[in-house]
Amino acid sequence: MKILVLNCGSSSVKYQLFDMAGETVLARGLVERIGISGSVLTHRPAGKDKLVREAEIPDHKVAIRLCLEALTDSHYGVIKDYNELGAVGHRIVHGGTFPHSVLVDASTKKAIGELEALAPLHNGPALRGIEACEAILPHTPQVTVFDTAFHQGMPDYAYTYSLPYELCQKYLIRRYGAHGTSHQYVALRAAALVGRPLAELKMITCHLGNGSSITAIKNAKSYDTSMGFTPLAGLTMGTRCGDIDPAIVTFLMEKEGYTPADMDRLMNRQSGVLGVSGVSSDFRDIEAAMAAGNERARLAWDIFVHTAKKYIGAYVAVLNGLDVLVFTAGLGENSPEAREAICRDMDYLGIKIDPEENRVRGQEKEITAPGARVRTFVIPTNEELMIARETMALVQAG
Ligand SMILES: Nc1ncnc2c1ncn2[C@@H]1O[C@H](COP(=O)(O)OP(=O)(O)O)[C@@H](O)[C@H]1O
Ligand SMILES: CC(=O)OP(=O)(O)O
Ligand SMILES: [Mg+2]
Repeated sequence: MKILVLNCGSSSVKYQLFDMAGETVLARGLVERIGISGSVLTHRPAGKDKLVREAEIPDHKVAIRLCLEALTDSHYGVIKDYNELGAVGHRIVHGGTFPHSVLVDASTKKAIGELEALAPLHNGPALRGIEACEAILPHTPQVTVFDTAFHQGMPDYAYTYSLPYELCQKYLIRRYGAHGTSHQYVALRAAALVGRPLAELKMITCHLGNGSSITAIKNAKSYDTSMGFTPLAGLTMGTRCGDIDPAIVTFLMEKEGYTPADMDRLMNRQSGVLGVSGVSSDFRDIEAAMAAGNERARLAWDIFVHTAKKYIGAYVAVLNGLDVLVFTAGLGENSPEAREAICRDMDYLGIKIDPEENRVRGQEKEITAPGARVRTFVIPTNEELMIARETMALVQAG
């Protein structure tokens, strides 16, 4: 069966087309830097040259259309007809209390739509992806796989906010987390590389991309994670503020006359490294600006690194130790500078990386310094493979 997976990230759309017999990849592609200058589609059909279409890609709707067109492109396409697809799997960032993946029907779409307010950069684009596939493939099953599902097993003291209990019950306010499929994938890969069952390892997985989150894993389950009720919480991100004193929200609304929608936009789209640096939401631009001496780009970088260190330290404390540290996603996989800065001066915790091994970009590699107690890895995430497996299982179960 051929399964197409669509992964709508906040700054990107990624897709992979799998032949599930042998889990071979027929084509993979990426639209990146959506909405900022220099956006581009890269389509890589297995065994052929890559196709790159340089275009300003304003939004996820256009990005999804380009991805679907690339699959049937007369020169670089890998299928003649969309009917060759046996199923489509979608990554959904906010699944509320959905504990596992489901087949798409009207009620799933309604639930994802209702959660759009809690993941404004993600659930809307993912719904556009589902609708685009429904339009071209009305009879093909579609499956949604939720970022939140892996975190559903967190202990109550990790997911409960100290607000009035009844109010949290009424509105289902709790920590949901995100990037769960990615955290689980890299954790399983790391356990395989270490040669021990995941259940025996204390692990911290750092998913650092345009959206970033850090997860503590114990007994093969998410024990705590930095994203919260929404993917706005935790680390400083491309355009998201991450953790701030909640009093700042009401303070600014009062001082500036902001509406809830204004505040939501400010914190989700105008903050983070973009807001601090005034340069860009993309860490490649931040690194270049820093190298050119831009002080606000340096400040944005330092805030990001400092916050990441604080989460790692906190999670070592609640795990009572650490066996494995993993870096993944756009920045975590591709920036030796970010990994070096985050791991610097963490030898007290047993974390030390080897500068030579750490040169790696986009490849699976252990980067532990000789003698360090904690084993540190770079592991490219593969949310799409996890989603394809889930999609296949659900479609076969009927
Ligand atoms: N080579 C690189 N060097 C530094 N940072 C990078 C590099 N490639 C990607 N990034 C960072 O990773 C981000 C994309 O991360 P990714 O996880 O793919 O995106 P998304 O959060 O949209 O899923 C970019 O916005 C950029 O900040
Ligand atoms: C949840 C989230 O921020 O996802 P992404 O990093 O793919 O935008
Ligand atoms: Mg992503």
